[in-house]
Amino acid sequence: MMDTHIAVRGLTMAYGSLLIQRDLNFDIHRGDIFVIMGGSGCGKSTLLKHMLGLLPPASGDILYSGDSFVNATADHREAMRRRWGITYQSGGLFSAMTVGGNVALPLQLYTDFAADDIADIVAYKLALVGLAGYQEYYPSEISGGMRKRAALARAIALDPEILFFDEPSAGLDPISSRLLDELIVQLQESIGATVVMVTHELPSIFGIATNSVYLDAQSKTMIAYGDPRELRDHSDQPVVRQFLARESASDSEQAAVS
Ligand SMILES: Nc1ncnc2c1ncn2[C@@H]1O[C@H](COP(=O)(O)OP(=O)(O)OP(=O)(O)O)[C@@H](O)[C@H]1O
Repeated sequence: MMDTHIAVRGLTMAYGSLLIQRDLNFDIHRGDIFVIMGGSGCGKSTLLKHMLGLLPPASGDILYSGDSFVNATADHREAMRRRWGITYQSGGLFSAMTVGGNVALPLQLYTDFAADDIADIVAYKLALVGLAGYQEYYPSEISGGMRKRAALARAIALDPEILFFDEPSAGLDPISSRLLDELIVQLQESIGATVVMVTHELPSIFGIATNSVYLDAQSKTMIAYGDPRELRDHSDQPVVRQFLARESASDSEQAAVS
């Protein structure tokens, strides 16, 4: 049950001499929907980029299923990356390609499946995200929420073990963002992936997160780790309770719309 999937160990992150966060230590368990929280500019996206191997740590390591990412060979890193699905804040779809073309891309690049099989997988993945039949549409022809779901279909094309999201609901209205949250939970359950996301959206944090870490900009390290509901009620850090207590407003908004 508490099988560690991702272990962050003594991670210190800096841009040159500018320290962002130091000595981060936490585990993400298999099947978690794990949220990276914290105030603006504390280093949430920077942490995600370190987890994705896009930035080298100043010190420390990130282990995937017990294997060091930092010390891995280039080939081993590539093999680890293949098990990840990533969706970026902007969606990151290629605008000159159809939705179907976008979802097919990782399958064409990384598998030797025949074109017919790829078409079947694309149709299936689009159906999973509620976009059955949208293969021939271009990203500009569908709504923002649909683009996010198409990006998600692309991210799950290769049946990833880990799904990474940077602010998945950024720019969406509350209803679309709730639908996206529900979809993330459904996908997590159906493909059994571990989900790691950066978000400051309290409805998402309380609605779907199973565990979280709070990065503090002031002290430049993590000051809370655990179930966000527990942290809201019991964190010994006032700043964490305050951050999470914004929930009361969101709760009454949610109550009002449901
Ligand atoms: N490439 C870079 N070079 C130098 N400093 C950077 C770079 N990218 C980000 N920073 C700085 O690092 C700090 C952390 O940035 P980051 O984007 O990780 O924060 P964040 O918590 O994701 O912020 P937000 O919630 O506002 O998106 C910020 O002070 C930012 O200005």
